[in-house]
Amino acid sequence: MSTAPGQTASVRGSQEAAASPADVSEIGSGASAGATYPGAIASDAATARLLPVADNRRCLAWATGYARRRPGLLAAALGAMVVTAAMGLAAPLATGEIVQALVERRGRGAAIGPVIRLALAVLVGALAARAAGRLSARLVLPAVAELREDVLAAAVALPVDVAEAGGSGDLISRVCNDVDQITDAAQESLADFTSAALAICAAFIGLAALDWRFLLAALPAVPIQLWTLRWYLRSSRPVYAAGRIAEGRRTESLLGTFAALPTVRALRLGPARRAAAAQSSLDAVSYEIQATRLATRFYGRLNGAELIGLGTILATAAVLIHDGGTTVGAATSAALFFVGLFNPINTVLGVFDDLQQAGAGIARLLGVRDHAAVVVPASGRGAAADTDTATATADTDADADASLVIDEVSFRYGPPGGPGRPGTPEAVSGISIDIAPDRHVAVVGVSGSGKSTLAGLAAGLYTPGSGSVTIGGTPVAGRVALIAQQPHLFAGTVADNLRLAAPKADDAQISAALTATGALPWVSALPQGTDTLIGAGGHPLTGGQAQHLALARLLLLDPPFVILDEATAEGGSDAARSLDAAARAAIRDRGALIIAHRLSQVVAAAQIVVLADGRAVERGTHDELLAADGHYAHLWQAWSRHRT
Ligand SMILES: Nc1ncnc2c1ncn2[C@@H]1O[C@H](COP(=O)(O)OP(=O)(O)OP(=O)(O)O)[C@@H](O)[C@H]1O
Repeated sequence: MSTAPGQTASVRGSQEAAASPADVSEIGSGASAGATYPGAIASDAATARLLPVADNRRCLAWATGYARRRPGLLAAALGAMVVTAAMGLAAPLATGEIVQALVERRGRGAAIGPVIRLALAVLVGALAARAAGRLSARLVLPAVAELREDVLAAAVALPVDVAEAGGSGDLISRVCNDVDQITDAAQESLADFTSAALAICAAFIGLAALDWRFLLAALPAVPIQLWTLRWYLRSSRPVYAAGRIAEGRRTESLLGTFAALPTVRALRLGPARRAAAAQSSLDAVSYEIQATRLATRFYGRLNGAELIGLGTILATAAVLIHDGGTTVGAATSAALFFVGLFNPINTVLGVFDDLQQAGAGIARLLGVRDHAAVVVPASGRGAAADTDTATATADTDADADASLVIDEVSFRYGPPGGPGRPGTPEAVSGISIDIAPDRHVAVVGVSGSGKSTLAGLAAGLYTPGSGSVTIGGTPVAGRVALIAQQPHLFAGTVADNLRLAAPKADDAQISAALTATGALPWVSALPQGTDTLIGAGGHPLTGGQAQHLALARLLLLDPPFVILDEATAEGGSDAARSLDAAARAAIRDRGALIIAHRLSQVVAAAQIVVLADGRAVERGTHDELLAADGHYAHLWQAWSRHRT
């Protein structure tokens, strides 16, 4: 009897659903990775490092807020569904009338009226169903698109350590799997659910209208169905929740391998990575199998409920007909009403599962969006022009004269917002640097002294464990650009890559940026000049050329502050000189924190800060530090010897 309309038993569960009251806890505190805000929950200890998930109330508020903005569309979609459901009653009623006419031997003419009414109802019902589908798609799909764009903007704006708290797999699985699931549910399940729920109401009203005793006879099936649904939701939630997490781990394991292909090949890690991927796949599949088993039992129990309900209706009909309490035609309509309930009930219960999973997806997406609203200041959200890793937006009037202030900043690698992994020493400890606009401060130190970590903190990529990084008193996120050691080039043309920083830049501005950084000669020599495809699968570029483009991109972005993290460390001597000149052009007239291996780059800095073991152990100008004959003087002597 029962089938599973649109039902798949894939495991896509909900972290939110898995959270029991005991393990629901608000995340951290403060305007950092561990910010607390209403509606945020962490699911359990195992997922404590994943991004937060919004609670049910927050999801409901989002959905009702969205629906309120489109009252006309909502009313029209619901109206079309009500008409569809009402027209669904026509077939059982017409069949009952025809049967009754046959029983009473009223002749063929008696069937003409019911047949015409049935044909009209089918036509109107089909038109209404079509309108309901289109209207609900127009209502719901833009909401999903809006949410996906918000989450993407939030993910780009979040500090890297926060966004990747649970590995990039968590974020990717939210933006891809969860969005797919919500889109599927929005396209089909939501409209199916609402139409089926209305059809059920219409059928019960029809049963009551025929004879209240038919309604009573249908009721014994209801508690069994409700109990079955309750059992299924309780049993399936933890399986779905664990399955969703296992899927995230599988994605993480595959992505980790692809991202580190050179290392995997160099160290022959292939078999180990394959084993790890196989294990994570096996985990995910085992949850899918469990979910399939549960779904099979679920539909089996529903079939039992329907058998009992139809049995009681037929028995009631037999008694009523025998006692003259009803006609054969009405009994036929009643039985058909009940049989007609099978599909809508199965649809409601079946797509309930899809909707539950879509709800979990919405909670996960809202979790990222809301988290960014707390962690990232408004200035850093939305506009996410990118250089290489960090983001920057144009200066505001309020910030025009403000310094970039790094105040007593400490950082330890580990879970964001947390105290760091036990036993992990601080990578950066109590460092303060004040960079006025137009001032250039250099940071030097031996390998592992904390320079890159400081660069990430100054750019707002990492969240300080203590202390703060601010411009004009507000967090820096979105206002400082970072040229990282290995600039990323996106698949696209040279011009596409540059326009990421300034989408409206014309050809003249692109050429000017390339000229200023000295990249124009070699870009012009590329097969199609600025239209040459670069990045993955495109024309290969050297590390120095990639840095040239990163510096040109910086010029187009024109941020108030820039962090150069060994941006010109690559390249041979001629290339190095050319990149030094490009870097000087890029930081002219803006505040800069320069992290460089070649000390020739830092001689002209207004201040040089020397790091050792994550602490600032010396600071001053080049001449002052040479005269002090300390760490810097020794670094300088070693570097000068190496250079000659
Ligand atoms: N992702 C990470 N997880 C854990 N520890 C890290 C991580 N990145 C850096 N560290 C540690 O933090 C400390 C500072 O590293 P950092 O890369 O900031 O130094 P650095 O001066 O930039 O070194 P280099 O010049 O070699 O790039 C080192 O002890 C390093 O091992």
